[in-house]
Amino acid sequence: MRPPTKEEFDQLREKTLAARESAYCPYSKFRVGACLLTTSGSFITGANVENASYPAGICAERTALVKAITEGHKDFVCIAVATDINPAASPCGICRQTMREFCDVGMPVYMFTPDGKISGRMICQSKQWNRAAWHELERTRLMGEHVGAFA
Ligand SMILES: O=c1ccn([C@H]2C[C@H](O)[C@@H](CO)O2)c(=O)[nH]1
Ligand SMILES: [Zn+2]
Repeated sequence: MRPPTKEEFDQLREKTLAARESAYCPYSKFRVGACLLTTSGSFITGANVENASYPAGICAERTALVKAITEGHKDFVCIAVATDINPAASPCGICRQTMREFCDVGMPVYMFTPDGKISGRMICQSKQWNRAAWHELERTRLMGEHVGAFA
């Protein structure tokens, strides 16, 4: 596992924020964009796609993950999510569970505010969501550890 480079991180932020534009969210009017970075350097974006039957909708994070998995990607550096609100939203339980299926326990989950600041980071620590110890870790103040000087 490796952290994103500065260049990757800058691109991740740009693509995550831009991915919100692909959201189909006529019911909630809550746009969400996500972007996965693979270890080979591919960026895979996702957005939420809703349905009149609400549970049939899918979140941005899972859209990105499902795209990645079905395109053959297996190894991921990080995932990021952005909405139009500040502080940023954090991934729901189903998305966390899906991340846990396909991503390393320590993989960073970045949450960007609309102006591109990191609002938080979460790391999954348990295989099963119902027993998970997910920590919404340090807020902006302590974000330096993983993304270094370029956060
Ligand atoms: O982290 C999140 C939180 C919410 N949503 C979507 C689900 C639904 O379409 C809308 C409102 O919850 O936002 C995401 O895609 N990701
Ligand atoms: Zn979700």
